[in-house]
Amino acid sequence: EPGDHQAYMRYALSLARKAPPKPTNYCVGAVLVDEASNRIVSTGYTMELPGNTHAEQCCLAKYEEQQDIKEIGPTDTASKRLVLYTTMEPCNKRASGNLPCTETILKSKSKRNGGIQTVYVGVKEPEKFVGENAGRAKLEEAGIGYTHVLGLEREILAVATAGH
Ligand SMILES: Nc1nc(=O)c(N)c(NC[C@H](O)[C@H](O)[C@H](O)COP(=O)(O)O)[nH]1
Ligand SMILES: [Zn+2]
Repeated sequence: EPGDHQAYMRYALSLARKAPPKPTNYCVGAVLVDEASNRIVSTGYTMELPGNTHAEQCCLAKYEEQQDIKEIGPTDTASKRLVLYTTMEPCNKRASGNLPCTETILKSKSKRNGGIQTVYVGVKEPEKFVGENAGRAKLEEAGIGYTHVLGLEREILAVATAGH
């Protein structure tokens, strides 16, 4: 339901506002949702975790940490359908040389619950740092959906480029 997508993307944007503006990256927010239960299972924003970290990277690292800690109980057997909302599309190349989030998302396919099924993005990455972001094709080739959630582009870019 488009309304839900916008609501989750708007929440991701509220997280992006917490990122410390920097001239060398974008301020992004990410929300991991279990579509089977319509619950938020993790969140992240740029630089939330120590180091030069991306929103999606933080969101997924926190989720993995949570999964490793949680006792495997009856609730864990319920099948999840994980989807990732991110205000800017996952990076496919980073000027720092760090692991791109597209790779991290692809690796999630081999994890419990079959990893991330769909990525919902607010905007494509501008070509300022690394040229055109070609991550969409890689995600779709791996069977991961890529859906652009319309309507928040102007606000998302204003927050993303706050440090520029
Ligand atoms: N989707 C996304 N989430 C983020 O949290 C973030 N900061 C970017 N930014 C993409 C941009 O291409 C990289 O920030 C630069 O290429 C510099 O790379 P580093 O961030 O220093 O590794 N993109
Ligand atoms: Zn990234």
